[in-house]
Amino acid sequence: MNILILGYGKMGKIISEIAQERGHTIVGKIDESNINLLDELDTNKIDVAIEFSQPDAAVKNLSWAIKNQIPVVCGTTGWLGKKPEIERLTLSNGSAFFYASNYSIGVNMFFKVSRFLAKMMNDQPDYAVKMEEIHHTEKKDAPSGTAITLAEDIIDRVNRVKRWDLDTDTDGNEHSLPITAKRIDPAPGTHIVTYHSEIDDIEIKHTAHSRKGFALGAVLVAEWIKDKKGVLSMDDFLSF
Ligand SMILES: NC(=O)C1=CN([C@@H]2O[C@H](COP(=O)(O)OP(=O)(O)OC[C@H]3O[C@@H](n4cnc5c(N)ncnc54)[C@H](OP(=O)(O)O)[C@@H]3O)[C@@H](O)[C@H]2O)C=CC1
Ligand SMILES: O=C(O)C1=N[C@H](C(=O)O)C[C@H](O)C1
Repeated sequence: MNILILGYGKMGKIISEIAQERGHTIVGKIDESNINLLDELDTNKIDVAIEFSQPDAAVKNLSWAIKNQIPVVCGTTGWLGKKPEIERLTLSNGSAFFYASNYSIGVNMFFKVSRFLAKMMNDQPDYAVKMEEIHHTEKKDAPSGTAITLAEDIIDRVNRVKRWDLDTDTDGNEHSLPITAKRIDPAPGTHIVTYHSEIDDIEIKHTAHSRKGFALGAVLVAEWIKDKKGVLSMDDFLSF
């Protein structure tokens, strides 16, 4: 399969390595410095694009892929206000777009565990919920996309929790889910959800030991999406 890498930073580099190990060909590595190369590529020879760039670059890159009917797998976080626009563009162009805030299989299991716990906590008003995410200091967005997914899942299931708040002291406000974002090198990504009561704490935690899980997940999705159309997500891809 011929893969175009949109965003050749920490993630783009590991994705390229893993894709090549799995027998794929990288037909281009696009960065801010060589973005003009997009005009020179033979789009008919690209099977899938994988986009891990930065929040202010994602929409332009995704639009380019979608308009050229290249299925695109996106991992960039921090741009989600524009996601409905990208989804409409995908459908009107008959193309394929896949977004996940986290491509690691372990994190997607963690999402399921968190949803299950949240459902039970809806009937346990003595517990207050909070979250912490820890990432490397080069990360541009906060809270992480993964933390936002976890928070939205909790808000959907625990009726008393109405919103999340970043780095603010909302202690005692049962309607708020406070998220603390820490930036400590070299943390690839840690997420902790805590339910606290006077009697006890229940805590679930996922710690990534490297970026390999994110990158492998993105390549596996790229292999899967090649001949698909529409707006797709981990719920379509995963069998658990
Ligand atoms: N969904 C998931 O599972 C994961 C998502 N991520 C997300 O992926 C994104 C990238 O992470 P990471 O690789 O660590 O970040 P990096 O900062 O290491 O890499 C981003 C790259 O994008 C490049 N870039 C900037 N502008 C453009 C542009 N217009 N077109 C193409 N490339 C551009 C940068 O180039 P230059 O250096 O020249 O500015 C840089 O090389 C982040 O949003 C992060 O949150 C990260 C890990 C997992
Ligand atoms: O920027 C990162 O590094 C990561 N970003 C994603 C996020 O924002 O959730 C996924 C992972 O946690 C690493």
